[in-house]
Amino acid sequence: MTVPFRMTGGEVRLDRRPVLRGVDLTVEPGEVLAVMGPNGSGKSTLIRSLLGLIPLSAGRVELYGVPPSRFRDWKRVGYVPQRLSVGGGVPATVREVVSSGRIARQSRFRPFSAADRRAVDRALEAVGMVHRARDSAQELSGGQQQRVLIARALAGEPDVFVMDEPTAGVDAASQETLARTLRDQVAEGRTVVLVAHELGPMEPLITRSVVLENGLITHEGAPPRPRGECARPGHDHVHPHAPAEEPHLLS
Ligand SMILES: Nc1ncnc2c1ncn2[C@@H]1O[C@H](COP(=O)(O)OP(=O)(O)OP(=O)(O)O)[C@@H](O)[C@H]1O
Repeated sequence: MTVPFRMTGGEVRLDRRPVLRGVDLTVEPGEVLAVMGPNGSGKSTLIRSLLGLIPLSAGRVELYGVPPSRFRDWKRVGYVPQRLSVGGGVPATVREVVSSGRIARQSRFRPFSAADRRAVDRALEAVGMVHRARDSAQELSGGQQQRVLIARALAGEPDVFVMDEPTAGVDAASQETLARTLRDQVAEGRTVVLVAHELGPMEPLITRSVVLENGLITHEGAPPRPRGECARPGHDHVHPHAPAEEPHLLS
C-alpha cells in the first residue's frame, strides 16, 4: 500500500543555512504522528517540505508514492498552516473560507453540490462556528481563525491531515472538541501529522512522535514524558525539548 508520506535523507537549506539535515520519515496510513521539538528546530519546515511547499536541497519526498511536483490528488490532503490570517486581505466570510476546502474536489464538470454544502456544514459544526458562518473571517479572534482553518481542512474530507500547531491559541474547550473530531477522523481511517508543543487532550490519540532538534530527528516513539516538577499531578503538559532520557533515543 502506498504510504501518505515518505521522506528519505531530506535536507533543506534556507538562506544557505541547513534547516533539515538528513531526515528519514515514513508516515503510515492511520497513524497520528506528533512532530515535536524546540522553537526553530525545523518542525514547520519538515511538514511544509513533506507537502512540497519548500523544496528539498537533497534527498527525496513522496506523497502517496509520487514526488510533490507530480502529485495531483490534492483532495487527499488537508493542510492547516501555522498562524496564518484566514482572510488573506480578502473580506471572505467564515463559510466561504471553509468552502474553499472543497476546491480540490471541484471541476468545470463538477460544480458546488449539495454534498459539498453538507461537508461544509459538518465542518463548521465540528469546530463550533455555525453561528459565525456569515461573519467576515477577518473579524474573528486568532483562536477562532485557527478553528476556521481546521474546518477548511475538515471540509475537504481528505485522507491525511497535516496540521501545524492546530491548537495554538485555541481555548481548552475547543481543544477538546478538536481532539474528539480527530479521534472520529482516525476511526474512519484518516492519517494525521501534527506539529505540537503541547499535546493536551490530543495526547491519547498520538500513535507515534518524532522530536526534531536542530534539523535532525533525535527521538522517535512514544511522546516524551514530562519529568521533575512538571510530572506532578495536575501538571499534564508534555515537554518536547526533553527527550534525552527516553528509551527510544536515536542519536
Ligand atoms: N523563509 C526562511 N528563510 C530563512 N530561514 C528560515 C525561513 N523559514 C524558517 N527559517 C529558519 O529555519 C529554522 C526552522 O524554522 P521552522 O519554522 O521550521 O521551526 P519550527 O520548529 O517550526 O519552530 P516553531 O516551534 O517556532 O514554530 C529557524 O531557524 C528559522 O529561522
